[in-house]
Amino acid sequence: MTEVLIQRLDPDLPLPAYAHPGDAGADLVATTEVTLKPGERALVGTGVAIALQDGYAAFVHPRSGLAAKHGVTLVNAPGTIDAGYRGEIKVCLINLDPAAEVTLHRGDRIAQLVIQQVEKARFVEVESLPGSARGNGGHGSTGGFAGVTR
Ligand SMILES: O=c1ccn([C@H]2C[C@H](O)[C@@H](COP(=O)(O)OP(=O)(O)OP(=O)(O)O)O2)c(=O)[nH]1
Ligand SMILES: [Mg+2]
Repeated sequence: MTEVLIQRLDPDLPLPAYAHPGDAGADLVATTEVTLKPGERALVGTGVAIALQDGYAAFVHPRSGLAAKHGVTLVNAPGTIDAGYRGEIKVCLINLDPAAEVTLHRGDRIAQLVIQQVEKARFVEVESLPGSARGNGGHGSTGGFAGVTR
């Protein structure tokens, strides 16, 4: 377990919390009420700012319950919180439901924060890359999409 310095920007709202001991994501709450029409998006505050150690990043992930029940997800999933970022963590919500608008209230859990160690790369330019079993195959090269027959 790593310690993360956190600043509460909205004293009446809870800090991010893990719902269960084994959870990867700590739930983030909304600072404001927001109503999203179908297809609409909004940037919503969470009332917290963090300072991660170098070598770490935090990722803002959608909540599967909001996605499955209401079609609400994140435009930029997962959002990347850089170790050097000291501003409020914000969540770019979008309503992908084709028909129903949705209202999220202040204090509702709208996303979850996953803290991870990350590698920095030193990019080494080469004329050609070493071979591999996959080679250039991608974007469905292995076939077999469920329900699709051609
Ligand atoms: O879901 C997100 C994604 C990002 N951020 C904050 C933290 C992050 O460190 C900063 C920049 O994010 P990113 O690099 O993804 O955005 P950008 O469009 O490249 O902006 P910038 O030019 O500021 O890097 O914005 C959030 O609060 N929520
Ligand atoms: Mg950036």
